[in-house]
Amino acid sequence: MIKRKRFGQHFLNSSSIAKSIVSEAKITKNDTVFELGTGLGILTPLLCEKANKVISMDVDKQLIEDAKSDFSKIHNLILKSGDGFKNNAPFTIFVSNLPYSKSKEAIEWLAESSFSHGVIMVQKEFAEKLLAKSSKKRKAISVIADHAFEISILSNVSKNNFSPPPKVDSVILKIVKKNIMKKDLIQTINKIFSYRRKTVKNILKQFNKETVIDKRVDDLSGDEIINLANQILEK
Ligand SMILES: C[S@@+](CC[C@H](N)C(=O)[O-])C[C@H]1O[C@@H](n2cnc3c(N)ncnc32)[C@H](O)[C@@H]1O
Repeated sequence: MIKRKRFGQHFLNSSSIAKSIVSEAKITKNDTVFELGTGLGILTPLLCEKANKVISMDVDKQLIEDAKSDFSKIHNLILKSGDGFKNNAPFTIFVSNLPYSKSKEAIEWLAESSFSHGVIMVQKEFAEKLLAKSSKKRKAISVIADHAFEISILSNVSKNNFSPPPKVDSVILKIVKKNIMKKDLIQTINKIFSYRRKTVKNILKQFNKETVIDKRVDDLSGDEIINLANQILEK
């Protein structure tokens, strides 16, 4: 039970939803798919049917042992136990029913990674945060996600499609890579949001830089925040 909570283990139990996730991922025989969170493997064999190669990782060793025995006849599947955010094998498509507590980490890791597109399942509230347009609701992760990806909502998924059911409903998103971001840019955007009540002038002062711009972070567009972060990072 502790493992379930810590690792966000709510397993999808709907094969029709699994099929639609795989179909929306538009996988071809030229693709290497990275699946973060093998779980009980509801998506894994479907991904293998479409892809050239699938790398599927789960932090829970036992789940990987079980998958190795269940899928021993699948030859284009590499199963690895460990932290998926430490994967450095290249991939073209990312597919994951994300462990909810790791959603922000996942988006930041994906923003740094090079790949074509992905399909991810996240908590509804997190999806709203990613897609937030109003400056009040916008967070650092909204700006990071908007800079790194084109994001679209594919469908809503009720919590009853998982075992055990989580407390909240989920959303399936398609993410198409726009920009690869450097770690220091991501860190600086997070830092800017920790000063969101300050003016740009005062934020830049913290980094020994100057400007005449008197706006607050909430009054800046996403692009202006990226420019501000780049200005802070300029040597
Ligand atoms: C929401 S479940 C989804 C499992 C499966 N793909 C499904 O759709 O039913 C998330 C899975 O991610 C795994 N997980 C959690 N943190 C992880 C990490 N850092 N790296 C790899 N897998 C992780 C959990 O053990 C769990 O199996």
